Amino acid sequence: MIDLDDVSVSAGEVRLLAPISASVDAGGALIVRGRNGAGKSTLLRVIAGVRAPTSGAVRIGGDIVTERDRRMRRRVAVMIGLPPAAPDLTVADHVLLVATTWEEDAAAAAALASGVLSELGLTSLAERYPHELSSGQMQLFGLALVLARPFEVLVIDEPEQRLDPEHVDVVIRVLRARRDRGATLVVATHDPRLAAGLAGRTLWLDAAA
Ligand SMILES: Nc1ncnc2c1ncn2[C@@H]1O[C@H](COP(=O)(O)OP(=O)(O)OP(=O)(O)O)[C@@H](O)[C@H]1O
Repeated sequence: MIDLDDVSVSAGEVRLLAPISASVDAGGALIVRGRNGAGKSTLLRVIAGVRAPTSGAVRIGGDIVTERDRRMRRRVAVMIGLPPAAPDLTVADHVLLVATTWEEDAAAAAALASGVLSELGLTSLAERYPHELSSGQMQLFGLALVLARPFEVLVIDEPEQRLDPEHVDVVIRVLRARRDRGATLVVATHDPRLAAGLAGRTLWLDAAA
């Protein structure tokens, strides 16, 4: 499903990601581990198509990844950092906006949006504005946005950030559920519990420089 063929990233003389090859089958999970600065976020950006590799290639379902291709965008959902939020839209408005962008049937979009909010325990916060959320709640909000759209591949950088242990469990459950439905996961994490909970294949990165 995802093939990384000798992928590396440099910026001038600086090496952000040392050459790496790996593959993950459809419905599998690739857990990206490594110390600060090892290149995890860089690798995820390359898999997401938002950064071109300096060498090598990333293929998803045999196709070279490019973010400009809408068919590819539909297949790959990405959360690297928190998404921007519109100050005048509520949590529910945001999630519904994403769902209706991709889902033509309004009732199906509404059901998807409310289902995602419920799964992440955000229903009681649905009418809040983004600035009225705590940092952990913002993290869950960001996850809700990425889950409220279709994907075959879900790329998430450190989903455990800002979350207490109970909410890390919620995230493990939610991501496992997506995998059970056939999605392929690529997750960078520093949390051994999250890594174990996703039960995927671990790719350890060494610091590039
Ligand atoms: N634009 C850039 N120019 C030069 N070096 C960069 C740039 N962006 C990142 N780096 C460097 O590339 C390396 C990899 O960074 P990256 O963010 O991918 O690491 P990471 O494994 O995700 O780290 P962390 O665990 O801290 O999130 C780091 O040494 C970083 O300083």
